[in-house]
Amino acid sequence: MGIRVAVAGASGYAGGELLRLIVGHPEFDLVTATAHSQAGAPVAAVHPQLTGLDLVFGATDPAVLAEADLVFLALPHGQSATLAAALPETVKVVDLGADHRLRDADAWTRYYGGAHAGAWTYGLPELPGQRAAIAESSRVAATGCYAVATILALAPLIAAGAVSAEDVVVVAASGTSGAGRAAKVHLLGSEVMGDLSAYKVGAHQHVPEIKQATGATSLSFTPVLAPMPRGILATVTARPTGTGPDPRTVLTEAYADEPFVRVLPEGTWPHTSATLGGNSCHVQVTSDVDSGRVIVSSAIDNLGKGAAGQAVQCANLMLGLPETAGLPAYGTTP
Ligand SMILES: NC(=O)C1=CN([C@@H]2O[C@H](COP(=O)(O)OP(=O)(O)OC[C@H]3O[C@@H](n4cnc5c(N)ncnc54)[C@H](OP(=O)(O)O)[C@@H]3O)[C@@H](O)[C@H]2O)C=CC1
Ligand SMILES: CC(=O)N[C@@H](CCC(=O)OP(=O)(O)O)C(=O)O
Repeated sequence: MGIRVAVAGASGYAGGELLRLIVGHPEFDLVTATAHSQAGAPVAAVHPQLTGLDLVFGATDPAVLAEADLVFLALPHGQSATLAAALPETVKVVDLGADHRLRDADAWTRYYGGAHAGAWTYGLPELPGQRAAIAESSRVAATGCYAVATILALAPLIAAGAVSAEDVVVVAASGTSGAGRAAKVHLLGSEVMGDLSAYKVGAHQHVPEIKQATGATSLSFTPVLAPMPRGILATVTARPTGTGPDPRTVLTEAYADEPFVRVLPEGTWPHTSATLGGNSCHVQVTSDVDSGRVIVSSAIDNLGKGAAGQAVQCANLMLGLPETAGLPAYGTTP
């Protein structure tokens, strides 16, 4: 018997990707997969990519989840806190939702509404000191999808003094699975195909999370819905301080020993398709010839490094396993 792992919210997009990674993980045994409206359905009926996995979704019962060594929560925002509170401290928990990401209760209320459940260890191992903090934690809040792509592009540059924290602009495109599986009119194929559109303009909920993780003090963030099922491409621009180190050198050194973050060779640019199915983040940096702003382009799979892959990476650290166990470092393009 390996490490007993359960997934709550397993019938969703992030939950499905978690199941795929868990059944391929060398140390994990999938013991429970729960759903809400789809409880009682065979897993393969909801996730055809998992055909052959002989399992039925259970109801989301904390008593059953508590029998696992580690539980992944892949529930809608606002649903994790109550369930997590019902799980004993001996059970490790990785929450893919936003409930425990923010330290600032006011920011939580402003962007998500309702009572703040309190912050857990932030689940981005590539941030300085965070790998050790995650390894010592029994409760970890995995990062938001746009937040991963943006923070990995930006955090080392602000920390090194290469760019100003006071003037950061991000435009990021996401595939539709970023919005989850629940039926919404704006996600219908007939609405999305052949279209690009900004949304949540000027008020996206990942802004406080990105500011918290990077130290940015002024951040303009514009998300764009892209006509593709998965992938995020973030374009991050910031004003160089003029006195700091070279941005390419900063990013190259920051990620030299990281297993999943790749700074691409000069002149090549990240493609979302190159990251799909893996846990990688591809980054490129240059300087705008006209404005002089530093431009960083970063690509991830929103369901990989942006969700399930990141969560498994954190779980590996929490369980004392090799950080890369069960995680593909390479994508599946085309
Ligand atoms: N999609 C993405 O790219 C990313 C998602 N995340 C986060 O992961 C979480 C899940 O997202 P995603 O998979 O996209 O969402 P989905 O809408 O695809 O899935 C939601 C899951 O939660 C279940 N659920 C819904 N309501 C309840 C409830 N009241 N109690 C228990 N279970 C419930 C659903 O069950 P059923 O279908 O049976 O009703 C389903 O299994 C969210 O917090 C999201 O922010 C994080 C990073 C990226
Ligand atoms: C395309 C799309 O709608 N994306 C979602 C992604 C955020 C999300 O709900 O998930 P996490 O915060 O857990 O990453 C959005 O912009 O709200």
